Amino acid sequence: MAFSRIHKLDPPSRSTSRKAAVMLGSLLAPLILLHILTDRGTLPSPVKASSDRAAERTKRLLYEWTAGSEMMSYGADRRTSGAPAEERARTGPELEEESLQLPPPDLVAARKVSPRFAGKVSPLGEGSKKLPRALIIGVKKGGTRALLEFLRVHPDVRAVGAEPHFFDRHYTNGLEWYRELMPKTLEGQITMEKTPSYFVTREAPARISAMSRDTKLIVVVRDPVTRAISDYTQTLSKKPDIPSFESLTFKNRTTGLIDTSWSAIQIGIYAKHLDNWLQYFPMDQILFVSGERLISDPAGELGRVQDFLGLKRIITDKHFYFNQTKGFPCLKKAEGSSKPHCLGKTKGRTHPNIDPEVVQRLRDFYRPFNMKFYQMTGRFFGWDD
Ligand SMILES: Nc1ncnc2c1ncn2[C@@H]1O[C@H](COP(=O)(O)OS(=O)(=O)O)[C@@H](OP(=O)(O)O)[C@H]1O
Repeated sequence: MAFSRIHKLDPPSRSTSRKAAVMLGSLLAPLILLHILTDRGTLPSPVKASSDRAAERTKRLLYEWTAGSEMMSYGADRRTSGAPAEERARTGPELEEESLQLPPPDLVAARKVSPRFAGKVSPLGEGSKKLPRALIIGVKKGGTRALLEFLRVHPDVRAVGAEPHFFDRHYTNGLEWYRELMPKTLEGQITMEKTPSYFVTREAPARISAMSRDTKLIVVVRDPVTRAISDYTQTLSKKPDIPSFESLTFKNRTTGLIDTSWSAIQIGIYAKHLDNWLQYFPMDQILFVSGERLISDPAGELGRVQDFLGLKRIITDKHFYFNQTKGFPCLKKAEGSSKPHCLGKTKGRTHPNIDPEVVQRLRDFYRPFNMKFYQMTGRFFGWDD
């Protein structure tokens, strides 16, 4: 080995080695101390035992995280393991966004979290973890992942990559647990997360308001009929044996009675869900992003979102290109990378062909709810043309 040969030929004197060791030690000591103080959080503290427990719980939950949105019935979780096949198909899978890379729990515990998961990490781990000031609360299959990925390009946005599901599934873990999941932010940076099931969780508005009444809320909405088909397509990809979309849509196909208890249908009654949020938040604290325009004009929608969040308009047309193979806009450079980035294969799935009569029946069903929604939001989304 070249290195050992040099040693043999020209061994350093003992005093030279000692001097070098002392110099190296004095250089490394402050860095190690800084690392301990800023990154590991091992300062003696009376709350250490409980924060250790919280870290343990975080570790465990990261394993359990589905990183996706569950098909939750409004106000009631209808998932039952012993439910018949059709019922399980209706309530949908526990897991989603399976392509999202979660770091192994030991890395999370050591805070060596990949930049993709934790957002922009400064080399010295400066900043502190804060509760989110803005949330993408829905809707499932609306384009929430695309919006978050695009927003993360902004230097003043730091976001959790996975879906924390705090305000629906893990609320009893407490706000400290939630805060611990957040990436560190510097002064002026906004902490964000996205969990699309919040929009249809009855308790979420009160819980979020209890965290902070000033929380900014973003909802990506999409034509409820296409959204329902997208939702069904996702379930089908995991459970190919489920009944057809057409049969799940109706309580009674002959009478044409729609099954509004099927979460794929129910999530799309946006006006009804929004009503619940308006009991706790004023309209000007909620931004509605068009899922359709997020695809046809991502920079335009991102402009509105940046304004809403009080951010400088940094994300512009220059950040996107249309990927013909994917059929969607992609980022020229992903956050923390110099490479182009499209969303994974679970985004932009091919939908099955649905009987046009059933589609029309659903259009008729949603029309009055859509009209109400346009009226409430003051924005015409054009789903009923
Ligand atoms: N840029 C880009 N690339 C890929 N996909 C895009 C993009 N913008 C929006 N979309 C649409 O996002 C749909 C998935 O929505 P969500 O990310 O909200 O889904 S989830 O609820 O988190 O599972 C997904 O739905 P499907 O097409 O049905 O798969 C896409 O249509």
